[in-house]
Amino acid sequence: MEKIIVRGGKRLKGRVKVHGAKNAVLPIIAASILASRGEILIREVPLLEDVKTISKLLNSLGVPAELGEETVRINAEQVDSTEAPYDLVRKMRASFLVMGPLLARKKHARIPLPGGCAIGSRPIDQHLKGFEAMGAEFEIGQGFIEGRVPDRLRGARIYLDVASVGATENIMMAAALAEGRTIIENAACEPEIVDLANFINAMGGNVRGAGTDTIRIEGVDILRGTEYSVIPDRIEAGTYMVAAAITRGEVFVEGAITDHLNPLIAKLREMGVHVLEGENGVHVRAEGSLKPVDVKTLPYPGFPTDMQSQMMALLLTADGNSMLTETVFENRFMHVEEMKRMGAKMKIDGRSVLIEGGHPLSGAQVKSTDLRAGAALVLAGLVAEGTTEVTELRHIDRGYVGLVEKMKALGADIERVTVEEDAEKPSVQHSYA
Ligand SMILES: CC(=O)N[C@H]1[C@@H](OP(=O)(O)OP(=O)(O)OC[C@H]2O[C@@H](n3ccc(=O)[nH]c3=O)[C@H](O)[C@@H]2O)O[C@H](CO)[C@@H](O)[C@@H]1O
Ligand SMILES: C=C(OP(=O)(O)O)C(=O)O
Repeated sequence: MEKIIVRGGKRLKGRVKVHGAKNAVLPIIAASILASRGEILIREVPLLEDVKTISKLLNSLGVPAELGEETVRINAEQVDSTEAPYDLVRKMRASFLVMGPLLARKKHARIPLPGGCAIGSRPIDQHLKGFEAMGAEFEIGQGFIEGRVPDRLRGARIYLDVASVGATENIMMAAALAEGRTIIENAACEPEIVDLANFINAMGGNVRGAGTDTIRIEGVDILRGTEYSVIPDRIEAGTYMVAAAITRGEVFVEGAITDHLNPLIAKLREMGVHVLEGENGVHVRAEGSLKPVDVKTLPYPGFPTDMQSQMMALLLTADGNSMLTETVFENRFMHVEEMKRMGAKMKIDGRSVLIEGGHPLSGAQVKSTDLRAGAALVLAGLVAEGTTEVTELRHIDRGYVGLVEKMKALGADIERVTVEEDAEKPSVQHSYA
């Protein structure tokens, strides 16, 4: 079993560089299936477990996707299979993003139903509604969803009932090769949607309006290989910004695009954290007591749900009570019980948590319940008295490259160890680049 061991009490100081965005690179790799001519080279690729999974998924479709040092090289001139293996899809919900590209390119896809996960039921009805409006037909059985396009996908006007990131991406990818114009209304506006649109356009597509709630896509007959660099990960950046604030430290987060981080920056400033927006990153400094604030997660440009648990850890160190409300996912408070094991005083009331700040945290054995929860427990461990041991690291590995190494370089007392289930002493194992 692997664990992250953190001994709290160090003030983080220094500079940390952000990797490419997980939530941008996953749809971009899926969209590569659309390019029937030439090769694709994607740069600034974070070598995360999720990236390995989606690359394997492409390989299983007969599309070579070769990982290099922060790159992926993909050749989708041939797509041999339209069936996604269960073993890969169950690891990662973003696997469902191959549905749109396969329907557009091959008029058929058979994908295991992604199912629920630790943060909620996560339905796919909005994806399907969009594909159906474009002429696809679906059958569900034996845990699979099978889509067929009798002729060619046709452009359509699609209003999303919820501004779903995945549905917007999936429909955008399908529409890129459809006949005619597709208009997505109430589209998600996340920076990762803009990055995907830019990538589709770099392949020769015609997507306009990404980043607003109305996206127009003129379908084209063919998309071609290209070179493309992925945007920096705003959630990884935010996690290190919180690491600086929670330890009352001083950190320059290199590569962070501050425009993508406005809601977090606003909340940190409201708490009394000094945030200085620079050209190539953001400088964060905190000292002494911080004010409590209320936070509500919302689709972009609101406060990101993927920063909710990290913010919760920070609010535990504020001087007074804060209210944190989760509106994006129905069940994203699994980390609350783990944090309580560390002495956190919190009370869940429906979709909100009342956080009593200012009580000292103490080290404990805790487990990651999803990837951001895992990061949040590490953050809590940085300020807890004594030693915190975080397990279930597979979650953290889905979304953070070198979390331990980066924190250590900033001065944290942290290590990743492998322990035999019944061994008395852990042996230190250096992980991940
Ligand atoms: C790989 C990736 O990019 N993951 C991100 C993406 O997930 P993902 O794309 O799965 O998230 P969505 O934006 O689709 O989900 C938002 C809400 O919409 C609901 N919904 C979604 C689709 C649908 O067909 N029907 C429906 O009701 C979901 O249950 C959820 O309550 O956006 C989330 C919200 O910012 C982030 O937390 C995830 O990190
Ligand atoms: C919830 C997340 O990712 P996913 O949608 O891939 O589960 C996340 O990145 O925090």
